[in-house]
Amino acid sequence: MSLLEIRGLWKAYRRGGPFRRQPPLPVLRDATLHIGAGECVALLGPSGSGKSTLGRLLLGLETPDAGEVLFEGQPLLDARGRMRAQTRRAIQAVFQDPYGATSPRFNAFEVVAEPLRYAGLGGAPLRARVEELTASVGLDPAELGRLAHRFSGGQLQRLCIARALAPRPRLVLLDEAVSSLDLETQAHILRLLTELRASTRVAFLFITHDLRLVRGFAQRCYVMQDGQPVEVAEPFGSGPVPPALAALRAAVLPARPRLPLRQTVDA
Ligand SMILES: Nc1ncnc2c1ncn2[C@@H]1O[C@H](COP(=O)(O)OP(=O)(O)OP(=O)(O)O)[C@@H](O)[C@H]1O
Repeated sequence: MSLLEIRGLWKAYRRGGPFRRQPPLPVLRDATLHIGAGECVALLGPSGSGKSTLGRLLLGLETPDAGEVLFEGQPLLDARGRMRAQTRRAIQAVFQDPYGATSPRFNAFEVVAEPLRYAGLGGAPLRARVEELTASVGLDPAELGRLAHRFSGGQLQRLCIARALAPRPRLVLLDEAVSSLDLETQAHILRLLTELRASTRVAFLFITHDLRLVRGFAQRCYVMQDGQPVEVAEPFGSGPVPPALAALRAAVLPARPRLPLRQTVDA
């Protein structure tokens, strides 16, 4: 049994303004995908291809028009469209903008403690768990008193990862979670996530438009093509790939430009 299984999901959005009389915009068309326990699966696709829509459906933030999402073999939402508390804890998310995802009034301790307080933890056990989580993402627990928004983007994203791991989830959705960070910080965070996956057996769904980030990080890869995640066995191989992946490949800048920079500028 897969940890998460998506079967035949359809989702369309009503258009606004002068286009509201037109039929709804189909974003997901019969989308199917599965993630095993402890697996790291990438979902690639260009902007607007429906990656985040799929992510919101997995988090129960939206409901599909048709199809089903199963988590540990059970429907994600009950008949009234609500998620069980246990499932809510088991699926966490980290988004692109750590500043938008945290309150400017919170210090680092409060950011990480938030989900633990909801779960009823307090006092010394709460502090001990927050310190343990903070250390696990490579930050010094002595810094927990600092205001969250005084941290750098990379440090704050580490705190968001610690917060996501706090309820001991089985699956973490990483929606462009490293896309806004500089290259070195991206590499550090991807290494950290790989270590955390090995130590906690958590699964990741890694949503990104950046093909380079997937190599060496994800074990399996899907690419959004015409509203469907299409599994690609060898995204970096020389065999045929879906057009959406070919376009993402073509958009990756070469590591070594053919012309020296000066010559390019002069031209
Ligand atoms: N709530 C909404 N109402 C109307 N249209 C929406 C809504 N959410 C998303 N869309 C549209 O659905 C399409 C897919 O959006 P989505 O955010 O899922 O794409 P994406 O692949 O995650 O893109 P990006 O990488 O730019 O975030 C887009 O055309 C978007 O404008």
